[in-house]
Amino acid sequence: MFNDIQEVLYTEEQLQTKIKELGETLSRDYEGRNPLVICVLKGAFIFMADLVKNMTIPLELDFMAVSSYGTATKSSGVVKILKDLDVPVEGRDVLIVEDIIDSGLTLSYLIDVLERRNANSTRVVALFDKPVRRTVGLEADYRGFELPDAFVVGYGLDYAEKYRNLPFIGILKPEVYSN
Ligand SMILES: O=P(O)(O)OC[C@H]1O[C@H](OP(=O)(O)OP(=O)(O)O)[C@H](O)[C@@H]1O
Ligand code: HPA
Ligand SMILES: [Mg+2]
Repeated sequence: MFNDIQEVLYTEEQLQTKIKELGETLSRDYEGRNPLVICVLKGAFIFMADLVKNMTIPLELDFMAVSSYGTATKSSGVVKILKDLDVPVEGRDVLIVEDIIDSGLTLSYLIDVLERRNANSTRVVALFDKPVRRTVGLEADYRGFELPDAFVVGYGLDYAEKYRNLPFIGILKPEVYSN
C-alpha cells in the first residue's frame, strides 16, 4: 500500500495541527447555535471524527453518503445520494464536513439539496481543496490545505475504495490507475 504513494503531501501530525485550529475557529463561530454537523461519507469519515473531537461546543451529528467517482479518478458528473440524513435540516445551522473539493460538483449538489430543505444556514468545512480543478464556482467557508492538480489518497480518500486508512495524504502513483 505505501509503495503505491509517489509523495506524502501532509503528514498525520501536520493534518492534526490544522484540524485543531479549524476546531477552535468553528467552536467560536458556532457558539450557542447547536449546529447540525453533516459528514459526507465515505471520504470525510476520518476528518469528521478528528474535527468534532476538537470542537468544544454542543452540536449534533448526522451522516449522508454520496458518490460520483466510483473507480475513476475524475468525477462522473452524476452525484448519487446513497444514504440520506436521518433528521430534518429545516431551521438548522448546518455545517457540511467534506474531505476534498475537487470539481465542486458534489458540494454544489449538496448545498442545493440542503437549501431547498430550508436550512437556516449552510456552510462548508473542507480539509483539502484543489481550486485549479473547479468546474463550478464554489468555495469552502473553512478550509485546511490547498492541493496541487494530482489524484491524492489517504486520510479517508480512496482510489477504487482502497487507501482510505493511510494516516497521511499523498499523491497516488499514476501507474496504479493508468493500467
Ligand atoms: O468536488 P468533486 O469533484 O465532486 O469531488 C469531491 C468528492 O469526491 C469524493 O467522493 P466520492 O464520490 O469519491 O465518494 P467517497 O467519498 O465515497 O469516496 C470526495 O470524498 C468528495 O465528496
Ligand atoms: N482523490 C480521491 N478522491 C477524490 C479526489 C482525489 O484526488 N478528488 C475528488 N475525489
Ligand atoms: Mg471516492
